[in-house]
Amino acid sequence: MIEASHLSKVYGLARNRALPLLTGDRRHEAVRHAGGFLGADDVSFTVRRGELFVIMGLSGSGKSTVLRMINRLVEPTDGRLSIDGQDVPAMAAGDLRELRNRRISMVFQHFALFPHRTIRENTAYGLKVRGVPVRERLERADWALRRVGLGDRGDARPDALSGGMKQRVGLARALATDADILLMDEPFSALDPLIKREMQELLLTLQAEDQRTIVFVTHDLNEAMRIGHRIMVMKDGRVVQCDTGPDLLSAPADDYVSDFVADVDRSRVLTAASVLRPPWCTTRLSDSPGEVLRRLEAAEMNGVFVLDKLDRILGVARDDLLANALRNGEDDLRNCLVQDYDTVPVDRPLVEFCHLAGRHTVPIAAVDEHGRLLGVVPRAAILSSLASPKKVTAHA
Ligand SMILES: Nc1ncnc2c1ncn2[C@@H]1O[C@H](COP(=O)(O)OP(=O)(O)OP(=O)(O)O)[C@@H](O)[C@H]1O
Repeated sequence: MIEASHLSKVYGLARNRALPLLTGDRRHEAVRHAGGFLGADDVSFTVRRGELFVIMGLSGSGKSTVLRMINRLVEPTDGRLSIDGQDVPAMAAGDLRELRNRRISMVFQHFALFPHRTIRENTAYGLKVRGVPVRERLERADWALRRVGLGDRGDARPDALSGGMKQRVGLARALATDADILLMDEPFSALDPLIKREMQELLLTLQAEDQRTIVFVTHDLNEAMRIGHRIMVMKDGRVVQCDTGPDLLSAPADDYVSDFVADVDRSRVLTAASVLRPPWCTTRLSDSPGEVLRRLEAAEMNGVFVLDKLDRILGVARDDLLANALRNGEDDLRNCLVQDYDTVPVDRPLVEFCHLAGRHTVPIAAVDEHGRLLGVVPRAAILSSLASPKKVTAHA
Protein backbone atom coordinates (compact mmCIF):
# COMPACT_ATOMS: atom_id res chain seq x y z
CA MET A 1 0.00 0.00 0.00
CA ILE A 2 2.79 2.42 0.94
CA GLU A 3 5.90 1.92 -1.09
CA ALA A 4 9.06 3.90 -0.48
CA SER A 5 12.15 3.41 -2.52
CA HIS A 6 15.53 5.08 -2.06
CA LEU A 7 14.08 7.98 -0.08
CA SER A 8 16.59 10.50 1.16
CA LYS A 9 16.21 13.75 3.02
CA VAL A 10 18.85 16.42 3.25
CA TYR A 11 18.10 19.18 5.73
CA GLY A 12 19.54 22.65 5.30
CA LEU A 13 20.47 22.53 1.59
CA ALA A 14 18.45 23.33 -1.51
CA ARG A 15 17.50 20.22 -3.46
CA ASN A 16 19.63 21.04 -6.48
CA ARG A 17 22.68 21.45 -4.22
CA ALA A 18 21.90 18.35 -2.21
CA LEU A 19 21.16 15.86 -5.00
CA PRO A 20 24.68 15.62 -6.47
CA LEU A 21 26.06 14.95 -3.00
CA LEU A 22 23.92 11.85 -2.50
CA THR A 23 25.74 9.58 -4.89
CA GLY A 24 29.02 8.59 -3.24
CA ASP A 25 29.81 6.36 -0.28
CA ARG A 26 30.86 9.37 1.77
CA ARG A 27 27.56 11.22 1.30
CA HIS A 28 27.02 11.92 5.02
CA GLU A 29 30.34 13.76 5.15
CA ALA A 30 29.77 15.45 1.79
CA VAL A 31 26.39 16.80 2.89
CA ARG A 32 27.74 17.92 6.26
CA HIS A 33 30.70 19.57 4.59
CA ALA A 34 28.29 21.57 2.41
CA GLY A 35 26.44 22.73 5.54
CA GLY A 36 23.50 20.31 5.45
CA PHE A 37 22.46 17.16 7.30
CA LEU A 38 21.46 13.81 5.84
CA GLY A 39 18.40 12.92 7.98
CA ALA A 40 17.26 9.93 5.90
CA ASP A 41 19.63 8.02 3.67
CA ASP A 42 18.42 5.75 0.87
CA VAL A 43 15.43 4.36 2.76
CA SER A 44 13.29 1.70 1.08
CA PHE A 45 10.34 -0.19 2.57
CA THR A 46 6.83 -1.36 1.85
CA VAL A 47 3.89 -1.21 4.22
CA ARG A 48 1.06 -3.63 3.48
CA ARG A 49 -2.59 -2.74 3.80
CA GLY A 50 -3.78 -3.38 7.36
CA GLU A 51 -0.24 -3.75 8.66
CA LEU A 52 1.05 -2.25 11.89
CA PHE A 53 4.50 -1.23 10.72
CA VAL A 54 6.93 0.08 13.31
CA ILE A 55 9.90 2.36 12.65
CA MET A 56 12.35 1.99 15.50
CA GLY A 57 15.71 3.49 16.34
CA LEU A 58 17.55 5.71 18.77
CA SER A 59 17.03 9.44 18.94
CA GLY A 60 18.19 11.12 15.74
CA SER A 61 18.15 7.95 13.66
CA GLY A 62 15.66 9.45 11.20
CA LYS A 63 12.38 7.84 12.26
CA SER A 64 10.27 11.01 12.28
CA THR A 65 11.86 12.19 9.06
CA VAL A 66 10.79 9.01 7.29
CA LEU A 67 7.30 9.09 8.84
CA ARG A 68 6.78 12.68 7.77
CA MET A 69 7.94 12.06 4.23
CA ILE A 70 4.92 9.74 3.84
CA ASN A 71 2.54 12.71 3.86
CA ARG A 72 5.17 15.21 2.79
CA LEU A 73 5.23 17.15 6.02
CA VAL A 74 8.91 16.69 5.24
CA GLU A 75 9.64 16.96 1.52
CA PRO A 76 11.87 14.12 0.29
CA THR A 77 15.07 15.30 -1.38
CA ASP A 78 15.32 12.16 -3.48
CA GLY A 79 13.57 8.83 -4.03
CA ARG A 80 10.08 7.57 -4.77
CA LEU A 81 7.04 7.19 -2.59
CA SER A 82 3.65 5.93 -3.58
CA ILE A 83 0.39 5.26 -1.76
CA ASP A 84 -1.83 2.81 -3.62
CA GLY A 85 0.22 3.50 -6.69
CA GLN A 86 -0.20 7.28 -6.47
CA ASP A 87 3.09 9.12 -6.75
CA VAL A 88 3.14 11.26 -3.58
CA PRO A 89 6.11 13.55 -4.33
CA ALA A 90 4.51 14.41 -7.70
CA MET A 91 1.12 15.32 -6.21
CA ALA A 92 -0.18 18.81 -6.88
CA ALA A 93 -1.24 20.90 -3.88
CA GLY A 94 -4.94 19.99 -4.17
CA ASP A 95 -4.32 16.24 -4.31
CA LEU A 96 -1.86 16.46 -1.44
CA ARG A 97 -4.43 18.32 0.68
CA GLU A 98 -6.99 15.66 -0.16
CA LEU A 99 -4.52 12.90 0.82
CA ARG A 100 -3.75 14.56 4.16
CA ASN A 101 -7.38 15.38 4.92
CA ARG A 102 -9.10 12.20 3.87
CA ARG A 103 -6.72 9.29 3.91
CA ILE A 104 -4.14 10.01 6.57
CA SER A 105 -4.46 10.88 10.24
CA MET A 106 -1.53 11.71 12.48
CA VAL A 107 -1.12 11.10 16.20
CA PHE A 108 1.76 12.76 18.03
CA GLN A 109 3.42 12.38 21.40
CA HIS A 110 2.40 15.89 22.38
CA PHE A 111 -0.57 17.33 20.68
CA ALA A 112 -2.53 20.33 21.73
CA LEU A 113 -6.13 20.00 22.84
CA PHE A 114 -8.10 23.22 22.70
CA PRO A 115 -8.50 24.04 26.42
CA HIS A 116 -11.77 25.93 26.04
CA ARG A 117 -13.46 23.18 24.01
CA THR A 118 -15.03 19.98 25.30
CA ILE A 119 -13.43 16.59 24.70
CA ARG A 120 -16.19 15.83 22.20
CA GLU A 121 -15.47 19.04 20.25
CA ASN A 122 -11.76 18.36 20.38
CA THR A 123 -12.31 14.88 19.02
CA ALA A 124 -14.54 16.19 16.25
CA TYR A 125 -12.03 18.86 15.25
CA GLY A 126 -10.44 16.91 12.42
CA LEU A 127 -13.86 16.35 10.91
CA LYS A 128 -14.66 20.04 11.15
CA VAL A 129 -11.56 20.78 9.11
CA ARG A 130 -12.79 18.23 6.58
CA GLY A 131 -16.15 20.02 6.33
CA VAL A 132 -18.30 17.30 7.94
CA PRO A 133 -21.67 18.75 9.18
CA VAL A 134 -21.84 19.46 12.88
CA ARG A 135 -24.32 16.77 13.90
CA GLU A 136 -22.51 14.00 12.05
CA ARG A 137 -19.14 15.00 13.39
CA LEU A 138 -20.32 15.07 17.00
CA GLU A 139 -21.89 11.64 16.54
CA ARG A 140 -18.68 10.29 15.12
CA ALA A 141 -16.71 11.88 17.93
CA ASP A 142 -18.94 10.16 20.51
CA TRP A 143 -18.51 6.85 18.69
CA ALA A 144 -14.71 7.25 18.65
CA LEU A 145 -14.63 8.29 22.32
CA ARG A 146 -16.63 5.18 23.26
CA ARG A 147 -14.10 3.04 21.40
CA VAL A 148 -11.19 4.42 23.38
CA GLY A 149 -13.03 4.07 26.69
CA LEU A 150 -13.94 7.75 27.13
CA GLY A 151 -17.61 7.50 26.18
CA ASP A 152 -18.67 9.28 29.36
CA ARG A 153 -16.12 12.12 29.17
CA GLY A 154 -17.34 13.92 26.05
CA ASP A 155 -18.54 16.97 28.01
CA ALA A 156 -15.36 17.31 30.09
CA ARG A 157 -12.68 19.91 29.38
CA PRO A 158 -9.09 18.79 28.63
CA ASP A 159 -7.70 20.01 31.96
CA ALA A 160 -9.90 17.41 33.69
CA LEU A 161 -8.08 14.55 31.92
CA SER A 162 -4.89 12.71 32.86
CA GLY A 163 -2.01 12.33 30.38
CA GLY A 164 -3.17 8.85 29.40
CA MET A 165 -6.72 10.05 28.82
CA LYS A 166 -5.48 12.92 26.67
CA GLN A 167 -3.57 10.44 24.54
CA ARG A 168 -6.81 8.45 24.19
CA VAL A 169 -8.43 11.62 22.86
CA GLY A 170 -5.60 11.84 20.31
CA LEU A 171 -6.40 8.32 19.23
CA ALA A 172 -10.14 9.03 19.16
CA ARG A 173 -9.50 12.08 17.01
CA ALA A 174 -7.71 9.91 14.47
CA LEU A 175 -10.37 7.19 14.64
CA ALA A 176 -13.24 9.65 14.19
CA THR A 177 -12.00 10.35 10.68
CA ASP A 178 -12.28 7.49 8.24
CA ALA A 179 -8.62 7.84 7.31
CA ASP A 180 -7.31 4.40 6.43
CA ILE A 181 -3.69 5.29 7.26
CA LEU A 182 -2.57 6.36 10.72
CA LEU A 183 0.87 7.87 11.17
CA MET A 184 1.81 7.73 14.83
CA ASP A 185 4.94 9.51 16.09
CA GLU A 186 5.95 8.22 19.54
CA PRO A 187 2.34 8.56 20.69
CA PHE A 188 2.82 6.74 23.99
CA SER A 189 6.38 7.69 24.96
CA ALA A 190 5.40 10.24 27.58
CA LEU A 191 3.09 7.84 29.42
CA ASP A 192 3.72 5.84 32.59
CA PRO A 193 4.59 2.20 31.91
CA LEU A 194 1.21 0.81 32.99
CA ILE A 195 -0.82 3.36 31.04
CA LYS A 196 1.51 2.85 28.09
CA ARG A 197 0.79 -0.87 28.21
CA GLU A 198 -2.94 -0.19 28.31
CA MET A 199 -2.69 2.09 25.29
CA GLN A 200 -0.71 -0.52 23.35
CA GLU A 201 -3.40 -3.10 24.10
CA LEU A 202 -6.08 -0.63 23.03
CA LEU A 203 -4.26 0.11 19.79
CA LEU A 204 -3.92 -3.61 19.04
CA THR A 205 -7.63 -4.15 19.68
CA LEU A 206 -8.66 -1.21 17.51
CA GLN A 207 -6.28 -2.31 14.79
CA ALA A 208 -7.66 -5.84 14.81
CA GLU A 209 -11.19 -4.43 14.47
CA ASP A 210 -10.54 -1.79 11.82
CA GLN A 211 -7.53 -3.14 9.92
CA ARG A 212 -6.24 0.37 9.29
CA THR A 213 -2.71 0.69 8.03
CA ILE A 214 -0.54 2.07 10.81
CA VAL A 215 3.00 3.39 10.68
CA PHE A 216 4.18 3.75 14.26
CA VAL A 217 7.41 5.41 15.35
CA THR A 218 9.05 4.48 18.63
CA HIS A 219 12.49 4.32 20.23
CA ASP A 220 11.23 1.65 22.64
CA LEU A 221 12.19 -1.81 21.41
CA ASN A 222 9.84 -3.61 23.77
CA GLU A 223 6.97 -1.50 22.48
CA ALA A 224 8.01 -2.27 18.91
CA MET A 225 8.14 -6.00 19.66
CA ARG A 226 4.78 -5.95 21.39
CA ILE A 227 2.77 -4.21 18.70
CA GLY A 228 4.64 -4.36 15.40
CA HIS A 229 3.80 -6.83 12.66
CA ARG A 230 7.13 -5.80 11.21
CA ILE A 231 9.81 -3.53 12.57
CA MET A 232 12.16 -1.35 10.56
CA VAL A 233 15.31 -0.64 12.57
CA MET A 234 17.06 2.62 11.67
CA LYS A 235 20.50 4.00 12.45
CA ASP A 236 22.07 7.24 11.18
CA GLY A 237 19.24 7.75 8.71
CA ARG A 238 19.64 4.27 7.21
CA VAL A 239 17.58 1.12 7.43
CA VAL A 240 19.57 -1.55 9.23
CA GLN A 241 16.95 -4.31 9.12
CA CYS A 242 13.25 -4.69 8.44
CA ASP A 243 11.69 -7.87 9.81
CA THR A 244 9.20 -9.36 12.22
CA GLY A 245 10.10 -9.18 15.93
CA PRO A 246 10.94 -12.90 16.14
CA ASP A 247 13.12 -12.63 13.02
CA LEU A 248 15.02 -9.67 14.48
CA LEU A 249 15.72 -11.81 17.53
CA SER A 250 16.68 -14.99 15.78
CA ALA A 251 18.48 -13.51 12.76
CA PRO A 252 19.80 -10.01 13.55
CA ALA A 253 21.34 -8.45 10.44
CA ASP A 254 24.38 -7.10 12.24
CA ASP A 255 25.93 -6.47 15.63
CA TYR A 256 24.01 -3.23 16.02
CA VAL A 257 20.67 -5.06 15.90
CA SER A 258 22.04 -7.94 17.92
CA ASP A 259 23.16 -5.55 20.71
CA PHE A 260 19.86 -3.75 20.48
CA VAL A 261 17.80 -6.89 21.00
CA ALA A 262 20.12 -8.47 23.57
CA ASP A 263 17.97 -7.46 26.55
CA VAL A 264 14.61 -8.34 25.08
CA ASP A 265 12.70 -11.06 26.89
CA ARG A 266 12.88 -13.59 24.09
CA SER A 267 10.28 -15.88 25.61
CA ARG A 268 7.65 -13.16 25.17
CA VAL A 269 8.51 -12.33 21.57
CA LEU A 270 9.28 -15.74 20.11
CA THR A 271 6.24 -17.86 19.40
CA ALA A 272 5.65 -21.51 18.59
CA ALA A 273 5.99 -20.45 14.95
CA SER A 274 9.56 -19.22 15.60
CA VAL A 275 10.77 -22.68 16.65
CA LEU A 276 8.56 -24.87 14.52
CA ARG A 277 9.93 -28.04 12.96
CA PRO A 278 8.21 -30.22 10.36
CA PRO A 279 5.93 -32.75 12.04
CA TRP A 280 7.32 -36.22 12.15
CA CYS A 281 5.25 -39.18 11.09
CA THR A 282 1.56 -38.45 10.74
CA THR A 283 -1.29 -40.76 9.91
CA ARG A 284 -4.94 -40.30 9.06
CA LEU A 285 -7.73 -42.52 10.23
CA SER A 286 -8.28 -43.38 6.60
CA ASP A 287 -4.64 -44.44 5.86
CA SER A 288 -4.01 -48.10 5.10
CA PRO A 289 -2.33 -49.93 8.02
CA GLY A 290 0.36 -51.36 5.75
CA GLU A 291 1.40 -47.95 4.51
CA VAL A 292 1.56 -46.48 8.02
CA LEU A 293 3.57 -49.44 9.31
CA ARG A 294 6.07 -48.97 6.50
CA ARG A 295 6.40 -45.30 7.45
CA LEU A 296 6.93 -46.27 11.07
CA GLU A 297 9.67 -48.70 10.21
CA ALA A 298 11.48 -45.99 8.28
CA ALA A 299 11.78 -43.71 11.29
CA GLU A 300 12.38 -44.06 14.97
CA MET A 301 9.78 -42.28 17.02
CA ASN A 302 7.95 -42.19 20.30
CA GLY A 303 4.61 -41.60 18.73
CA VAL A 304 2.68 -40.73 15.63
CA PHE A 305 0.39 -37.79 15.13
CA VAL A 306 -3.08 -38.95 14.19
CA LEU A 307 -5.05 -36.54 12.01
CA ASP A 308 -8.64 -36.54 10.87
CA LYS A 309 -9.73 -35.98 7.27
CA LEU A 310 -9.34 -32.19 7.62
CA ASP A 311 -5.81 -32.50 9.02
CA ARG A 312 -7.01 -31.60 12.50
CA ILE A 313 -4.90 -33.27 15.12
CA LEU A 314 -6.74 -35.93 17.08
CA GLY A 315 -3.75 -36.80 19.24
CA VAL A 316 -0.59 -38.82 19.43
CA ALA A 317 -0.55 -42.59 19.28
CA ARG A 318 2.19 -44.78 20.71
CA ASP A 319 3.76 -46.60 17.80
CA ASP A 320 3.87 -49.98 19.55
CA LEU A 321 0.08 -49.84 20.01
CA LEU A 322 -0.56 -48.20 16.67
CA ALA A 323 0.22 -51.23 14.54
CA ASN A 324 -2.53 -53.32 16.09
CA ALA A 325 -4.94 -50.45 16.36
CA LEU A 326 -4.61 -49.71 12.67
CA ARG A 327 -5.57 -53.27 11.85
CA ASN A 328 -8.56 -53.14 14.17
CA GLY A 329 -10.04 -49.88 12.94
CA GLU A 330 -10.93 -46.42 14.09
CA ASP A 331 -12.21 -47.13 17.59
CA ASP A 332 -9.02 -48.92 18.53
CA LEU A 333 -6.96 -46.17 17.04
CA ARG A 334 -8.74 -43.57 19.16
CA ASN A 335 -8.15 -45.73 22.23
CA CYS A 336 -4.41 -45.82 21.76
CA LEU A 337 -4.02 -42.03 21.71
CA VAL A 338 -1.85 -40.64 24.50
CA GLN A 339 -4.12 -38.90 27.01
CA ASP A 340 -3.61 -35.20 27.89
CA TYR A 341 -1.44 -34.54 24.90
CA ASP A 342 -0.64 -30.82 24.56
CA THR A 343 -1.14 -28.68 21.49
CA VAL A 344 -0.60 -24.93 21.27
CA PRO A 345 -1.74 -22.27 18.79
CA VAL A 346 1.16 -21.46 16.50
CA ASP A 347 1.19 -17.76 17.48
CA ARG A 348 1.44 -18.43 21.22
CA PRO A 349 4.53 -16.89 22.91
CA LEU A 350 7.01 -19.41 24.33
CA VAL A 351 6.59 -17.98 27.83
CA GLU A 352 3.02 -19.25 27.87
CA PHE A 353 3.77 -22.86 27.07
CA CYS A 354 7.44 -23.69 27.64
CA HIS A 355 6.54 -25.34 30.97
CA LEU A 356 4.72 -28.01 28.94
CA ALA A 357 7.97 -29.07 27.30
CA GLY A 358 9.05 -31.06 30.34
CA ARG A 359 5.79 -32.94 30.57
CA HIS A 360 6.06 -35.33 27.60
CA THR A 361 8.69 -37.13 25.64
CA VAL A 362 6.67 -36.25 22.53
CA PRO A 363 7.21 -32.69 21.30
CA ILE A 364 4.34 -30.22 21.60
CA ALA A 365 2.26 -29.88 18.45
CA ALA A 366 1.57 -26.40 17.05
CA VAL A 367 -1.82 -26.02 15.42
CA ASP A 368 -3.62 -23.37 13.40
CA GLU A 369 -6.95 -21.83 14.41
CA HIS A 370 -8.81 -24.90 13.08
CA GLY A 371 -6.72 -27.35 15.11
CA ARG A 372 -4.71 -28.50 12.07
CA LEU A 373 -1.19 -29.68 12.73
CA LEU A 374 1.41 -27.20 11.43
CA GLY A 375 4.54 -28.61 13.02
CA VAL A 376 6.16 -29.66 16.24
CA VAL A 377 8.03 -27.74 18.92
CA PRO A 378 10.80 -29.94 20.33
CA ARG A 379 12.18 -29.20 23.77
CA ALA A 380 15.69 -28.61 22.45
CA ALA A 381 14.41 -26.02 19.96
CA ILE A 382 12.76 -24.06 22.77
CA LEU A 383 15.92 -24.05 24.86
CA SER A 384 18.25 -23.04 22.06
CA SER A 385 15.93 -20.27 20.88
CA LEU A 386 15.88 -18.70 24.35
CA ALA A 387 19.66 -18.28 24.37
CA SER A 388 20.82 -15.03 22.70
CA PRO A 389 22.38 -15.67 19.31
CA LYS A 390 26.11 -15.13 19.05
CA LYS A 391 27.29 -11.84 17.63
CA VAL A 392 26.89 -11.73 13.86
CA THR A 393 30.60 -11.00 13.36
CA ALA A 394 31.48 -13.94 15.59
CA HIS A 395 29.77 -16.26 13.07
CA ALA A 396 31.87 -15.02 10.18
N1 LIG B 1 14.55 20.56 10.31
C1 LIG B 1 15.73 20.00 10.51
N2 LIG B 1 16.86 20.61 10.18
C2 LIG B 1 18.07 20.05 10.36
N3 LIG B 1 18.24 18.81 10.86
C3 LIG B 1 17.15 18.14 11.21
C4 LIG B 1 15.83 18.68 11.06
N4 LIG B 1 14.94 17.77 11.49
C5 LIG B 1 15.67 16.71 11.89
N5 LIG B 1 16.98 16.93 11.74
C6 LIG B 1 18.07 16.00 12.05
O1 LIG B 1 17.86 14.80 11.30
C7 LIG B 1 18.17 13.68 12.10
C8 LIG B 1 16.98 12.75 12.14
O2 LIG B 1 15.94 13.39 12.83
P1 LIG B 1 14.57 12.69 13.19
O3 LIG B 1 13.72 13.66 13.97
O4 LIG B 1 13.99 12.11 11.98
O5 LIG B 1 15.09 11.53 14.14
P2 LIG B 1 14.27 10.61 15.12
O6 LIG B 1 14.84 9.24 14.97
O7 LIG B 1 12.81 10.77 14.90
O8 LIG B 1 14.70 11.19 16.51
P3 LIG B 1 13.82 11.50 17.82
O9 LIG B 1 13.45 10.17 18.37
O10 LIG B 1 14.81 12.23 18.69
O11 LIG B 1 12.67 12.33 17.37
C9 LIG B 1 18.53 14.19 13.47
O12 LIG B 1 19.93 14.19 13.62
C10 LIG B 1 18.00 15.60 13.50
O13 LIG B 1 18.81 16.45 14.30
